[in-house]
Amino acid sequence: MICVFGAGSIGCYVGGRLAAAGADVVFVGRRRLADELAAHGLTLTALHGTAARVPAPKYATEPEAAAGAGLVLVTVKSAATAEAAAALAPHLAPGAVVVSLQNGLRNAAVLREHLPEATVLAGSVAFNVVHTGEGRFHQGTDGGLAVQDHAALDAFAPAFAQAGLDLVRAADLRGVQAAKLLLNLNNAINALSGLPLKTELSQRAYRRCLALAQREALAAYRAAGIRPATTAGLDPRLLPSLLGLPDALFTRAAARMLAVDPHARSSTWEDLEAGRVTEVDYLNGEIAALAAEHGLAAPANRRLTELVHAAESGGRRDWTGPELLAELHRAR
Ligand SMILES: NC(=O)C1=CN([C@@H]2O[C@H](COP(=O)(O)OP(=O)(O)OC[C@H]3O[C@@H](n4cnc5c(N)ncnc54)[C@H](OP(=O)(O)O)[C@@H]3O)[C@@H](O)[C@H]2O)C=CC1
Ligand SMILES: CC(C)(CO)C(=O)C(=O)O
Repeated sequence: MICVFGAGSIGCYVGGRLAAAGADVVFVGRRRLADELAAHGLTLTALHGTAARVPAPKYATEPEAAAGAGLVLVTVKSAATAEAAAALAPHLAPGAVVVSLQNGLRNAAVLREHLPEATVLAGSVAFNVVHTGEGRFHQGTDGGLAVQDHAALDAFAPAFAQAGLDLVRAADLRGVQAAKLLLNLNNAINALSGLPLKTELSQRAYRRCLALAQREALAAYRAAGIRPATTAGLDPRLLPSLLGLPDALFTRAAARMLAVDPHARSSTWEDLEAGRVTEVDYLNGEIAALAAEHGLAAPANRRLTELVHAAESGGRRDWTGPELLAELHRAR
């Protein structure tokens, strides 16, 4: 059995694809989603046509439902990881494999601390998922899953293959996570813009905000000895220059980055929209902290973190690109 612990957007989508392909999947999450899925089932769609349906998903609200799972996919937001691990600990089967499918750099370490008996592996989800109501979850960008390689994954790899989920088993997941975090630095910018990802990334001023944040991250990574992995054939060190290109050139040079569903938004936008606390402390805030640890400044990431916290309490979410860029320059 596979358990998805903290089944929201990513958990329902990944677990739903596995269940639709025949895997025995139990979801653990909140009452509101349990009720929604009991009424509507799960419907999964994707940018390039994949569609799947799970009419009666097994969705529980108590952590006991994880008992007996050989594989647990943890998909809570970063701030909820420690609490989720503590809830899971008494029910985890001996020898279970726990995979963090979360953004950020530290979630697997938090899980390991609370689940010392389990095989805990870091993972990363490259694609975007938006919950559109009535049990529907839509994958709005291409991409697959990456997990730190371990022999214990052999037993579960066929279920992912069966579901058509691309599962890359990487020797160095820290590099993959660091590269993903470079992209997640855009989550804050996207949320503060109030625009869909495609519209926001099509505007140079927003991209220049992201380039500022990424340059700070790359400097912090260098100081910390972290080497972000090459993604889709692109050396991550080239990203800031690519983002700074004028719109017409960027559209041609970075077509893959704009291959996004026109309605897709970042998970940080989703959090603000739902009135939830965001993960910004684990994304832009992580870079500001890493930079500080190494005696570097990261004013753009620090300011983006502050602006998202302000937005959590009702602050602005309609920054134009030039306004946001000027604000980040002022912070330097
Ligand atoms: N959405 C996306 O497109 C992407 C997200 N990610 C990453 O994946 C991770 C999950 O994101 P996402 O799916 O969007 O998050 P969601 O908020 O949609 O889903 C997490 C769910 O877990 C629930 N939850 C929290 N704590 C517990 C608990 N102890 N027991 C049971 N349920 C719990 C939450 O409920 P409540 O809100 O009530 O606490 C929520 O429903 C994050 O790290 C995110 O950054 C990565 C790639 C893309
Ligand atoms: C896929 C991506 C980068 C989309 O913004 C994401 O990880 C998120 O929304 O959290």
